[in-house]
Amino acid sequence: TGSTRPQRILRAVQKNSTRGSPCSVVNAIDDYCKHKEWAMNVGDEKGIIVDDVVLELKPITVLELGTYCAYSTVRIANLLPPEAKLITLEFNAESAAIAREIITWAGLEEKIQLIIGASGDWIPRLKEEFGIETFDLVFLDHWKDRYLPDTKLLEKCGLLKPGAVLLADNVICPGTPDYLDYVRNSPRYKSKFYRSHLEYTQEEDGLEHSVFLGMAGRGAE
Ligand SMILES: O=C(NC/C=C/[C@H]1O[C@@H](Sc2ccncc2)[C@H](O)[C@@H]1O)c1cc([N+](=O)[O-])cc(O)c1O
Ligand SMILES: [Mg+2]
Repeated sequence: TGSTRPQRILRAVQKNSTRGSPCSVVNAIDDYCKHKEWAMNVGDEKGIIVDDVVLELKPITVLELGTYCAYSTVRIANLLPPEAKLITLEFNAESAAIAREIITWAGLEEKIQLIIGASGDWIPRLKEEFGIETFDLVFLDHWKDRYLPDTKLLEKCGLLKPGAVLLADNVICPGTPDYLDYVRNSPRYKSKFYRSHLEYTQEEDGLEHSVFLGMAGRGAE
């Protein structure tokens, strides 16, 4: 019974990064996935776009859908203001266990709440169970066919306020056509596309940045 890819990523982090240094954790994962074994982290190229969005928005409450090995979790949490919190939802218990180790290694466990479960089950419970009012930023990077239903669920649960940003990975590859169609054509969103490449490859990909304007879709006339 060999190791899993997440286990090999954790080993690379422990071998090639410094405890308590989120930047070195991010670099260690990028190096491993660039030179040893591809993995579905948002990666260094798209990661710079994520960084810019976070630094510009200065979000206080962040939701991440799809933790995997916590690459983007660590990358985002590292840039948040001191009082900010990030909640990340992960369905797979094995990935979540590795993610927890990487979050702790990076020294970010105070900023990050990792929940094991499905976004569809947990989104309706976040207000009640975690005292969340609304999210300033949502990073979508989980199952691509869940982007649209989970966005509608966030709206329905009143978890988005006007000005909230949805940042979605992989809108080209693997692609999220129904989600793109929705955020680009709904009066509830002002959407723009950041062209980039699939992590660690030359394939076309990009991030969709969508600002929630409010349910009536009045927002900025
Ligand atoms: O499939 C991709 N991502 C799906 C990610 C899924 C992650 O989120 C949960 S699912 C879940 C479900 C519900 N709630 C929370 C988590 C899985 O256990 C996994 O850890 C993907 C694929 C490629 N690619 O090139 O093939 C590139 C990428 O950047 C990708 O993100
Ligand atoms: Mg992705």
